[in-house]
Amino acid sequence: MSWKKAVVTRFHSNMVTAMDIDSGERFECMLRGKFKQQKIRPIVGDYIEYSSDNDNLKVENILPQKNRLYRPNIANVDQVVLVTTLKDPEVDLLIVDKFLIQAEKEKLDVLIIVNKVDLLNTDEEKFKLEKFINTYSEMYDVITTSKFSMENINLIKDNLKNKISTMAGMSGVGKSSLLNIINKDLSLKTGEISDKLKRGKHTTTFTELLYLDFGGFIADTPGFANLELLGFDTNSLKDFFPEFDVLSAYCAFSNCAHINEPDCEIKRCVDSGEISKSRYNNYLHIYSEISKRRDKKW
Ligand SMILES: Nc1nc2c(ncn2[C@@H]2O[C@H](COP(=O)(O)OP(=O)(O)OP(=O)(O)O)[C@@H](O)[C@H]2O)c(=O)[nH]1
Ligand SMILES: [Zn+2]
Repeated sequence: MSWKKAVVTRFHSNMVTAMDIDSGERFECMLRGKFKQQKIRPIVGDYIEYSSDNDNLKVENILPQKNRLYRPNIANVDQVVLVTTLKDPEVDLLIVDKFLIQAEKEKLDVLIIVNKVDLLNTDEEKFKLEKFINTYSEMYDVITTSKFSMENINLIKDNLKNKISTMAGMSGVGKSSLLNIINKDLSLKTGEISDKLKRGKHTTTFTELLYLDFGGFIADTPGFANLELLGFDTNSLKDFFPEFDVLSAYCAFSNCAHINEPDCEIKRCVDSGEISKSRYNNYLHIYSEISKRRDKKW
């Protein structure tokens, strides 16, 4: 009897809820005793192989993970979706950059969604948006949207399609609203999702992968402290600013930290406007935060 492949969408003590990769069928599946003996547990996002003997479904094998996050506890993440806003709330770009360096460290693809663009109406606000897009679209996909104009919703769906995504963003930026818009056609699951979202607001119980009706999964635990902020040191911090990468080859010193060293290409590019001043200032800020730590780790 051949095994079939599924993705784990929810975890219980001795069984998992999973979705068959080919048929899209959802089911509960028992863990074989060997996993308990070996102290191995599949987590959400794990790809498994299962056998079906009549109605008796059993997890037979857990396939190797592409990657693993701990907050939320999820495997095989294809991308993180960072939702941010420039007004109500005006999210500090330092927070955006801290998030991005974590994603870089985990080597995760990032999609940045700038939400609530309906609120940006003055020239100054429009300029701010333009500057944000110019800065970040050099390195990441940036999509603007609003629950009122519904702009780019299909583009967002395209970007989520057939991937395992996890969402992050400060409180109030509209993550839940966006998820509800994206899942609106899922009449069967809307209630389920909003329950989950309500629950997610108050507790950090367990992660569940929500199935998107156009294909793909998204973790149901929006929140900002989604990724670990550990393991950074002053030496490696610069590696997580992708815009420094190629240019730093032109610094006089091969181990240039781009701070006080003479003949630094990065500083030259900041002065000429080729590298964003705000990104560079945030680099300095984070660098000094790490330096002040006794253990020099973040
Ligand atoms: N003007 C405007 N308001 C929006 C938009 N999207 C969401 N909001 C409002 O912003 C507020 C916060 O939205 P939520 O979806 O709860 O935000 P959240 O990111 O899930 O917040 P947390 O659950 O606290 O993490 C609500 O009052 C929404 O109605 C938008 O595109 N434009
Ligand atoms: Zn340099």
